[in-house]
Amino acid sequence: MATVRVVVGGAVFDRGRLLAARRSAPPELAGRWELPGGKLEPGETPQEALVRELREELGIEAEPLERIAGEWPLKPGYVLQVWTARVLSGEARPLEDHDELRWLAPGRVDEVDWLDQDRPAVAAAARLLEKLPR
Ligand SMILES: Nc1nc2c([nH]c(=O)n2[C@H]2C[C@H](O)[C@@H](COP(=O)(O)OP(=O)(O)OP(=O)(O)O)O2)c(=O)[nH]1
Repeated sequence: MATVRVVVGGAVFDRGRLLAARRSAPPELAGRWELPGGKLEPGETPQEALVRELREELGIEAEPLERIAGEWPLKPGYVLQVWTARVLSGEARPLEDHDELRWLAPGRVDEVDWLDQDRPAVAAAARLLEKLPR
């Protein structure tokens, strides 16, 4: 049986906003917006992978909070799982894989062109964002 690899994405919240990251590669995904994250490495839990990826890609320390229910197919052999996370320290910068970041306020989450495969998780994250105390 072929194994399916997990890509973990972070619905990163800070000060009542959701972080969107614009991919700079590969060409078929470049220019579209995603939840930052990446592939699990052997032996890692999704939460560990998310903490590592957010550190590498954005230069922030983050704490995973809860999983958004569901799993979404990506390219063949990969699925996307999403955790909410909060920023513990650092200011997010597009260090790797992205060329722009945007913090989206509740009600403005649709203002970027999300990757199609991210849209259900983003919709769920947007509903959580609406409920956060402000
Ligand atoms: N990180 C992330 N990747 C996504 C999302 N949606 C989506 O289709 N993808 C795709 C893009 C890539 O083909 C794959 C994740 O690869 P990546 O390049 O971000 O992961 P990585 O940092 O572990 O990459 P690598 O250089 O080690 O291969 O999943 C998403 O919301 N977040």
